[in-house]
Amino acid sequence: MISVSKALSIISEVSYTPKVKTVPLKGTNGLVLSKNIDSSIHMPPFRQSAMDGYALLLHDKNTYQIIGEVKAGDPDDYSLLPGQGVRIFTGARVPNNANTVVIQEKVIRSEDIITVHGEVNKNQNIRAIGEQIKKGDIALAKGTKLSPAGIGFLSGLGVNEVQVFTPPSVAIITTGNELIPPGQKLQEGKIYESNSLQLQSVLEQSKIKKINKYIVQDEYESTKETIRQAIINNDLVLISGGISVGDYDFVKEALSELRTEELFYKIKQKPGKPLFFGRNNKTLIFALPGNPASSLTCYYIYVIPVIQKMMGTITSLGLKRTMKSLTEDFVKKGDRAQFLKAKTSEESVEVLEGQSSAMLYSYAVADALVFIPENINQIDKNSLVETILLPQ
Ligand SMILES: Nc1nc2c(c(=O)[nH]1)N[C@H]1C(S)=C(S)[C@@H](COP(=O)(O)OP(=O)(O)OC[C@H]3O[C@@H](n4cnc5c(N)ncnc54)[C@H](O)[C@@H]3O)O[C@H]1N2
Ligand code: MOO
Repeated sequence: MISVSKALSIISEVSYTPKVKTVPLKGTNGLVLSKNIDSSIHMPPFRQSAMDGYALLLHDKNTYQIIGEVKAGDPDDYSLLPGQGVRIFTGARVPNNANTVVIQEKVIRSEDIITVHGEVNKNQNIRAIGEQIKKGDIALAKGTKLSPAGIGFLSGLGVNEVQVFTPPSVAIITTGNELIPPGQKLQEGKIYESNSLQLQSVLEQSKIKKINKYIVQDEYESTKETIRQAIINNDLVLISGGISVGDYDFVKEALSELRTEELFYKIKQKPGKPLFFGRNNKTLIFALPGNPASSLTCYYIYVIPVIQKMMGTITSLGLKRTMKSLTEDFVKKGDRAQFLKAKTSEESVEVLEGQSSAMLYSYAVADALVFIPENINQIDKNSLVETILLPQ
């Protein structure tokens, strides 16, 4: 059994070459650029008025003659003489030889003559050509994770497709004779299957769209064949259940027989002790413990950094961690490190009731996991604890 920190360091060292693809910009929120994007234009492409008012060619008086009008989108240029100006609106092209824009609130107009009140400075309220970015400069660099603002920025530069690291295709294999799909009548000895939809939901949160689901009974040959197929057809395989030591837990044996390289098996942690991580050719494989809270916690702590890597993220792998003060004393039983379902407020964090690996009722309202290292058994109220923030 290895420590949490050893498992995380194995995860951070695993190598993977993400695939790249050119895709429409639409739908790329959360994806990572696999190559620099250079701007093909100056932005702004022309001198833009930042306000509604008057574009003027300054002279030594405060009265100006208005000789025309430029609206946003108009291509027109006016050649102004000193003391002349045009009516102008936000976003419109400032005439080439205008050297200031005065907001209309500072102006009194009478017919085509305006009188300007207050100080007027050269180049005020004019956005210079290329002041945001110049043609040929890098707009967004390789490795940037696209956000709504990033997508907006690129759209504004006329970009409509980008090269990104493609999200992996992921298999979810659910094992267990006791499982029946929600919607059917519950029979004696059975439970409703919940891990696959839970895993699908967190995968979707991680921007994974290609999800292939497989179901197997606790039977060796079909477990092995299903895992074989999943490995062939997916970049990442998540297996739920059957990874412990019972007579009907066949996942470990099947993985070995399929010549899967074991990167680790069993971590000194609660929940999620019998977590397996390995590689078979190019496919990475997690066998997640079947207990619903164990499988989800293992996803948050170990699968997320691997998925981030598979999607091209290089640094800051894993969920955000912060320190918060504990609302109550906490006593840890046993010598495994623990990830506790918790709820945060501004400064503090409350460890929730119902920490069993089989229970989800508290997880359903949790927004964080509190990490208690293996060598710590008691933490006093108000002490700072490492708090892992769950994706919302
Ligand atoms: N003798 C030992 N027994 C167990 C050990 C051990 O060290 N020695 N470890 C325990 C720990 S810790 C865990 S965690 C579990 C993990 O077992 P498996 O990964 O083999 O999972 P299963 O036995 O298949 O299932 C465990 C539990 O979860 C329920 N389950 C499974 N799949 C689903 C699903 N898709 N949806 C909802 N619920 C599911 C299943 O019915 C069981 O109740 O092993 C302990 N045993
Ligand atoms: O690791 Mo198990 O998840 O403690 O129940």
